[in-house]
Amino acid sequence: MPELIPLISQQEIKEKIREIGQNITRDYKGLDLVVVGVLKGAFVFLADLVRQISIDHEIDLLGASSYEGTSSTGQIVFTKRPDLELKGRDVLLVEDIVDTGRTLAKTVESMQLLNPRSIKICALIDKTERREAQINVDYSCFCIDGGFIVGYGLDYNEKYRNLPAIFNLKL
Ligand SMILES: O=P(O)(O)OC[C@H]1O[C@H](OP(=O)(O)OP(=O)(O)O)[C@H](O)[C@@H]1O
Ligand code: HPA
Repeated sequence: MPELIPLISQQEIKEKIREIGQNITRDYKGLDLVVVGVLKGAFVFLADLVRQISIDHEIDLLGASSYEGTSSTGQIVFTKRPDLELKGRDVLLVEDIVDTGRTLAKTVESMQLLNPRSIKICALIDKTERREAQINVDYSCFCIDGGFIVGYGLDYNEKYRNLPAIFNLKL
C-alpha cells in the first residue's frame, strides 16, 4: 500500500497563497493580467490563488499532460488551448508543480506564438532535483528538492488530487 507522509499543511498553503496573491496584485497594477491555469493539476491552486488577487483580471485554462505514474514521458500533449485573446496581454501561467520543467518549457514556447506582452510563471511547488529545462519561476510558493508529491490538485495516476494538504508519496 502506498504511504502518504505529510509535507505541507493546509494552513501553510493558505498563508503562502495569501502572500503570493498580494505580490501578484502589487506587481500587476495597471497591467492587463490574464491568469492561465495549467490543467489538470493546477485547478485547486488556481481557484485559491485568484481569490487572493485583488486587481481586475481574466482567467483562462490550458491542458497539458505528460506523466505516467511518477515519470515524465517527455511527450507534452496539449489537451486544451486557452480561449481568450492573449495578444498584447500580460499572461501569468499557474502550475501546481515544476519538476523536469519540460511542461512549462513547451507551454511557454507555445504561448509565445500568441504574442502576449509578457509571460510569467507562478508555481505552487518548485521541485529542483529532476530539472532538465531552464525555467525561471517568478512566483514560487514552496521550493523542495525531491520526492513524489500528491494532494491539493497533484496526482499519482489521477488519484489523491482531492487531498486538502500536500504529501510525499512512498510507493
Ligand atoms: O515539470 P514537469 O516534469 O513537466 O512536470 C510538471 C507537470 O506534471 C504534471 O502534469 P501531468 O502531466 O501529470 O498532468 P496533470 O496536470 O493532468 O496531472 C503537473 O501538473 C505539471 O503540469
Ligand atoms: O511530484 C509530482 N507529483 C505529482 N505530479 C507531478 N508531476 C511532476 N512531478 C510531480
